[in-house]
Amino acid sequence: MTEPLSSETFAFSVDATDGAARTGAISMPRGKIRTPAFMPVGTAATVKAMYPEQVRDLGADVVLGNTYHLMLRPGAERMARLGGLHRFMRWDGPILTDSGGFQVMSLSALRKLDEQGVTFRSHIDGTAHHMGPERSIEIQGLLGSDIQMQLDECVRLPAERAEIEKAMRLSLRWAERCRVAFGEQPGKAMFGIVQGGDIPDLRVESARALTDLDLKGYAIGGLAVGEPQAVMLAMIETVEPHLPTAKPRYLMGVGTPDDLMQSVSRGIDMFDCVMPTRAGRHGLAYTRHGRINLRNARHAEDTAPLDEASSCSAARDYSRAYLHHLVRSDEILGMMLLTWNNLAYYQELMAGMRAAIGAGRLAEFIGETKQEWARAEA
Ligand SMILES: CNc1nc2c(CCNC[C@]34C[C@H]5C[C@H](C[C@H](C5)C3)C4)c3nc(N)[nH]c(=O)c3cc2[nH]1
Repeated sequence: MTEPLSSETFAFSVDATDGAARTGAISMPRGKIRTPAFMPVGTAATVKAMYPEQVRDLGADVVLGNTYHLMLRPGAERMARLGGLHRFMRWDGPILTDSGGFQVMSLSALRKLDEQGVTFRSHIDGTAHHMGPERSIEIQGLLGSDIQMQLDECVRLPAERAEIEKAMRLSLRWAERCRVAFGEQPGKAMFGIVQGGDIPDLRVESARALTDLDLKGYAIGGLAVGEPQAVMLAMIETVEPHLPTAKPRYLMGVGTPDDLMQSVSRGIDMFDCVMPTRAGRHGLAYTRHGRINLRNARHAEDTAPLDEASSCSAARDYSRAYLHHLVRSDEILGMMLLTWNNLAYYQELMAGMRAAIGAGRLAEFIGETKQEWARAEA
């Protein structure tokens, strides 16, 4: 792989396809994002339990920042005075930020949502806040975000058609307001977010209306909110034909390794999920042999590492007995090693899919990967 070259503008190239799957890269001033890409989550300006150098070394090209948390602490204007999120957290690659709406609706107390935006009380100090589409884009700009998300309304499933339709249309109006607020920022991008719940005609209407706005990229939102995987995959299949092939597709909040493989097969290019980092902090390891719970007593005297063939030291150089001891003792190093292992595994999986798509053998790669998991589970 030649050193990723940066570029003055935001450019997405598809280098190979395999069915609906694509592999390529997004070129931005701060670097290249190889796709399909998994984006580690940096909640409060940190990928929890990781040094930024480690995150880079394990193959992540882009991380997620967190508008909701950072606007409350340390504050968007203060972050700008401190030189922006890249300098603050020492991450010099691209950063993608969500718009904050999803979080307000899931985290803060006393919140309401209307045409003008979301009104809520901070879960940190109870102060009242209001954020509309324009302010969300302004905050993401103050943070220094390279890929900014529109403010939207994500409805949890199951839900009535009327509620899903209302939220989808509001999100479309907010997409237009965000596009105006974002303006022209060469080298940066604002993505729209397709809504519409589990209702195909609403999904298609949302995708088409957003495509008409000619945005730099398109997220599929309103999924991974409690629906079965089959429903999530059906909605991807419904939306995909109505999104431009030359623009990146980002499936928000997804997912498990199987979710990633199934979604890449259906044309998704970018993912974010707290799963690998959160699971790592709870003693769960994702490996080529499947998922392993290191709390389980069966590991107490197992001198084998998680994966002797891994390029990651956390997977190759530490015994399961030691990891079991660290997890049982609630030792910080346990969280560090398992987070490191999990993010490395996710990046390994994405690199494997990128290569498989390039070789036209994604289906075989998925079959081999699932066979490995099954063998260990047995
Ligand atoms: C899990 N399922 C799911 N997530 C979703 C998210 C958040 C994506 N992750 C960003 C986020 C969210 C939290 C946790 C970390 C850091 C920061 C705060 C940004 C990732 C979503 N975000 C928006 N704007 N809209 C959605 O429809 C949506 C649907 C989701 N379905």
